[in-house]
Amino acid sequence: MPNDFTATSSQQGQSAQPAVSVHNLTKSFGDNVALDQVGLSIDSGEMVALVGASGSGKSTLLRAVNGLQIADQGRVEIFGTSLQTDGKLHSNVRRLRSRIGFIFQQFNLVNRLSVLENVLIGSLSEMSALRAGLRLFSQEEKAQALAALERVGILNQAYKRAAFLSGGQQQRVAIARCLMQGAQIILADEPIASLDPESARKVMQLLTDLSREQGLTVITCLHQVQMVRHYFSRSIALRDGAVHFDGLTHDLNDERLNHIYGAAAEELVLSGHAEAIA
Ligand SMILES: Nc1ncnc2c1ncn2[C@@H]1O[C@H](COP(=O)(O)OP(=O)(O)OP(=O)(O)O)[C@@H](O)[C@H]1O
Repeated sequence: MPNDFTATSSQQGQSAQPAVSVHNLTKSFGDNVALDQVGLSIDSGEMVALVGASGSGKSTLLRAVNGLQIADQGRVEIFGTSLQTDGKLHSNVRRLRSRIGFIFQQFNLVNRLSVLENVLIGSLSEMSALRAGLRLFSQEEKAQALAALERVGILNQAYKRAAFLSGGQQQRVAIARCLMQGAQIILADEPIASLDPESARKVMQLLTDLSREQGLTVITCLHQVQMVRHYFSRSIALRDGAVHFDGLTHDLNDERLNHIYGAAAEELVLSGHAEAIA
């Protein structure tokens, strides 16, 4: 299993292909165009913020990248292999998905299970249905899950029920589950929206460290512009489903933000956990 949590990207066998490339991706819900000919390429090990006003298509794009959302047209490739093309998932979608972890705003843990069991679930795609049903995990798998918990800094919580952890701790369990899965790409949809400023900072710092140490590719939807400016050198902004900006976050100045967010821009720049990173 590839779960040495200190491995470099080359040790993980990542290819020279972009981690994620999206070509001409279009998705409508009825008359509502959620994605409008989106194109982008994200290299292995890059950490990219996906920004834009509510309804601009960020979640739809993230979900399309791992095939949870099937687009109408266009193509998504993971490390150079097609995951979906023109409204059809490729037959290798499960294999490609195993390389992609997904983190949600509300953590998506199983509250009645222990923290350790929640992390072990990350290895389920490699287990038989019977073993999954009986929750029979090997000693090696348990050791890997404990190592993942140690890496995210909550080893001492391993045997608590997930429901008893704070929001920041729960989000770190979700990240540990991605590590257990052997994910090389993490898609994070508003991962800090439910957290207090200090927990938000710790989660963002953890994702940054993992990206640097292990060559993890991290694509994160965020509304907190201060956080975007602090943690991400590259930002991609969507407006009405189309890529409106793709470049250095440094160049995402207030004028551009005004254009991307409209009336909400000033509020976004001034708020959003600024106190935690000042
Ligand atoms: N399952 C769906 N059925 C119908 N419309 C949808 C569905 N999913 C998304 N949409 C619409 O597609 C557009 C893009 O939605 P999406 O959730 O991707 O935006 P977003 O940028 O992630 O917004 P937010 O920041 O509020 O999460 C919106 O107009 C939304 O209403």
